[in-house]
Amino acid sequence: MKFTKMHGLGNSYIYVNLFEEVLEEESLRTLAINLSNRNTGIGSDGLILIGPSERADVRMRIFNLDGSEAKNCGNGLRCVAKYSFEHGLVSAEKFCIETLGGIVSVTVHINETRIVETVTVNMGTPVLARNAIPMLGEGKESVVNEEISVGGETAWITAVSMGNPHAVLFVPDVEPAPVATFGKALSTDERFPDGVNVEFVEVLSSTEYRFRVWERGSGMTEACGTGACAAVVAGVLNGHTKQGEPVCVHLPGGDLTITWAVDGTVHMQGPAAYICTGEAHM
Ligand SMILES: N[C@@H](CCC[C@H](N)C(=O)O)C(=O)O
Repeated sequence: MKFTKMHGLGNSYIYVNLFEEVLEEESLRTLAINLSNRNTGIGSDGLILIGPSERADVRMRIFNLDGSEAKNCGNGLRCVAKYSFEHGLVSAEKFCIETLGGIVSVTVHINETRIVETVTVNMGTPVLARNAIPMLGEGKESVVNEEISVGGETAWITAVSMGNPHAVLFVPDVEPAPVATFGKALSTDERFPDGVNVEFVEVLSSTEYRFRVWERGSGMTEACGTGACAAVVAGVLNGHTKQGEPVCVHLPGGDLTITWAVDGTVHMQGPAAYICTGEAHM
């Protein structure tokens, strides 16, 4: 099976082009686990499939490192956009990608040799209703700065779905934040029936955040595009940023620019890069 390994700010996935390769549906979860293994596989945060779509120009499916399938992946969308444009799967600089969470519109920004340097994704409208996150509980309809205790520790979370679920915690300093302990525990807490991605966010100013993440199904990663979008939506909901104001989010792997536009849609701009191509025997 031919593969391409790509990353968006260090969030790396194995990409398989289903316009050329045929994979069995039943094998996909195991394939994601095996390919992602850093000792016996290629090593990645998961597997992303790029294939034909009946509703958009291409279709993306994403499987986390543990084999679970997610409905959306921001860093993956930028890589799929770069791959699709540079491999001639699409010819326009603006096109649509189908995900399990819906159809998104992407714009590639190219240089004079038609290489994609950055990608802007219109991530659509965030979902804030508690039952749509989904999150259990009797509190208000949307979850904004709500107290939650896990393993004897208390935090205040804002819940946002970008097609996939996120719990955002604002902290005074992101460096010592308990990503691998509290973040990990919250990601599988029973109040989130589908699990949740957990983002720790430090507000440096209304237009600049620092960010660390524990991803559902993949653990601590260098970046999470949907998580950065959720962080800015949560920032607006908590009064840290004005809606319409672009925010530079510093992730461990680099920076993304995120805007929750006044029309309600969230826009993400950032890079995408190749690591290598090869043939997997798994
Ligand atoms: N890294 C991704 C998100 C991948 C899926 C996530 N772990 C989930 O299970 O929802 C991103 O860049 O958005």
